[in-house]
Amino acid sequence: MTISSDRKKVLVFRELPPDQLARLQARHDVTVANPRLPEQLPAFQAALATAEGLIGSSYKIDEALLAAAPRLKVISSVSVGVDNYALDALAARGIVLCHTPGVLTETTADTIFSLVMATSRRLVELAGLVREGRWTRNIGEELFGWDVHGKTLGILGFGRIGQAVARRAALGFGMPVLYHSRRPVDLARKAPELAGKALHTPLDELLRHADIVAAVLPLSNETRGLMGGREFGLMKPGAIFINGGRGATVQEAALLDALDHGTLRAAGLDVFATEPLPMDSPLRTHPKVTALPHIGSATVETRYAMAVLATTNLLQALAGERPTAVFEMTAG
Ligand SMILES: NC(=O)c1ccc[n+]([C@@H]2O[C@H](COP(=O)([O-])OP(=O)(O)OC[C@H]3O[C@@H](n4cnc5c(N)ncnc54)[C@H](O)[C@@H]3O)[C@@H](O)[C@H]2O)c1
Ligand SMILES: O=C(O)[C@H](O)CO
Repeated sequence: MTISSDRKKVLVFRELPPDQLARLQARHDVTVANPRLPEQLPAFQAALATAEGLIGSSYKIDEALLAAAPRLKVISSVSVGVDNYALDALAARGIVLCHTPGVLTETTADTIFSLVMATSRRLVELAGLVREGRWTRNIGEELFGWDVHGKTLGILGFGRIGQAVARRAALGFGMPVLYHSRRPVDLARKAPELAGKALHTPLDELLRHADIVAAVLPLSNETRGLMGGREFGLMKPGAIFINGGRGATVQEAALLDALDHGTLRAAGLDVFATEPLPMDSPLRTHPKVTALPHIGSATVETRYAMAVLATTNLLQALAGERPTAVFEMTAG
């Protein structure tokens, strides 16, 4: 990467905390334009023509958009997931892609475990009973929940977040953990606290044995639609499905079918194939679904930490240094 140290054109395509924006403005010529707002789209498109650095998230940066940015050297995503970026086109042009791994791991694992608790213990449904003035006598068996402690948790995607979910489950709730990932993790060396408590398991076997299945997979050509009718059909009768990775790793029609006509007890979803979730999606109001508006990392502390890391990554790349968190195109 050869980028000299003079002022560069930077395009910020999502709001940054004021102090992080000021860090960028002190070193570079910054345009802030949110392409999701129709009134700011022309400014975004105009700035693309000269931008050397982009920073933002939750917007598709496809090949056509990259073609309109001929001077682009680096994209700094305020996210760990990189499915919004045309990776092949970036690699072909030698454009550096940075992201925010690690700083959101524990918060996202908290969110995923919240969905495990909420679905098993029917928290949202039963809180609604109180809020709506329908708690008029002790609840009966038809509204009882399902224990979480001691249940077997199957985790799809056993990277940073998957392992953080496993720690909560195995160490906090006494849950045996099965995990599915591309390859087994050397737990004795990388996560000794989980050694003997989390077992690498082929996908079908995991689905047959887990009481609760939690997906934390990145979206790629390999994982798109990974959970379909066959996979939901393999799940244990009465099992729960959680998705905290990416929506499109699940075939939503198959999930609905498993909830309506299969034996799935409930689903807890933070991510959807289309976001925001369309008003006509049956998942929005389904009685067995706890749906969240993609809040895995959405705490004050963590969103700030993500913005700081993304800003640092961009400043480093524009100064010709190796950024703290580069997404390795060949990594898996
Ligand atoms: N809900 C949210 O707000 C939120 C927040 C952060 C991250 N995420 C999502 O979670 C994903 C994981 O984040 P991470 O930091 O744990 O990433 P990571 O790279 O540390 O872990 C990814 C894991 O998925 C596995 N994997 C990849 N492809 C696979 C395949 N085809 N089959 C089986 N396993 C496969 C990898 O082996 C690895 O274990 C992100 O890519 C992002 O999409 C969502
Ligand atoms: O990938 C991520 O970082 C989260 O989904 C937030 O966008």
